[in-house]
Amino acid sequence: MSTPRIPELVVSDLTVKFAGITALDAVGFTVAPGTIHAVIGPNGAGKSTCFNVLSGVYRATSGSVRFGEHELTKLPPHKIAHLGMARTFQNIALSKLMSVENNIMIGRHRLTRSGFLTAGLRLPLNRREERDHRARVREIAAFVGVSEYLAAPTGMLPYGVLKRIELARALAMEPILLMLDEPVAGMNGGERRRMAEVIKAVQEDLGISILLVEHDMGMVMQLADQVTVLDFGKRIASGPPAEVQQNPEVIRAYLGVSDENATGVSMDKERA
Ligand SMILES: Nc1ncnc2c1ncn2[C@@H]1O[C@H](COP(=O)(O)OP(=O)(O)OP(=O)(O)O)[C@@H](O)[C@H]1O
Repeated sequence: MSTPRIPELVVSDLTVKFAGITALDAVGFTVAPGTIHAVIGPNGAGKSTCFNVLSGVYRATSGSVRFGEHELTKLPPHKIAHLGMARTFQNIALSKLMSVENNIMIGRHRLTRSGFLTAGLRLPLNRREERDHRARVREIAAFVGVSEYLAAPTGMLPYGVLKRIELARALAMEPILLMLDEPVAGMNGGERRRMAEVIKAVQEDLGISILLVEHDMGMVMQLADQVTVLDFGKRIASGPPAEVQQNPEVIRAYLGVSDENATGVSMDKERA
């Protein structure tokens, strides 16, 4: 597969205020093309807010998010998706009644000429177009390891499989930047390992950029090229995972203890 041209994602001075709360305070980081960049931090640090601004769901109070030549902070979610940014959600957002194949097909919608969801007239061109899209859906299903479930109603499937179907639907948009919101939350060990393998394969085989919000530090250490750490809306550290994990301020943020008493840190802890 040829690697598409991937722009940098540059977040600068991003501030988001809700009534009385500064959820993000002048945060900046850059996702380099083809890398996995993790945003981590204790509960309430501002990770979801950041994700929601980047995907156009929340408006920034100030600051900028540039994806190549495009400024994203004024764009609605569908325009951001059209630039090749796809996201998954913390909670499963699939239709339980639809088959797995049709759930993944929804990701193709922005790429269809006829808009198959609304097309009433089934002309030969539409049928051919649909056949091509379904072939690509099957390839993507194989890539994330859900081929055997394609015809199954989605509601019956185990949680780990559902999370991979969500990833497949995001990949079906042929993104150049994939945003994953806690992709292994609530999974058991086996499911986590499987998801980590798929995420690594996305980076290696598709060459696209990945922005990851994640609590599981094992996962972040294993996958991320760069990590940005948020605490109470501020960026407190950034760098390669091994470096960030030893940063005294990061240890303090996660454990609430002085760095003399802390050696390394398990960052899946919630703020007390
Ligand atoms: N829509 C909103 N309205 C008001 N306050 C909000 C809203 N969304 C988030 N906040 C507040 O902004 C702060 C950051 O929340 P956010 O959900 O971004 O943190 P988080 O790091 O994603 O936390 P978690 O790990 O628990 O998901 C919190 O104080 C939260 O209560």
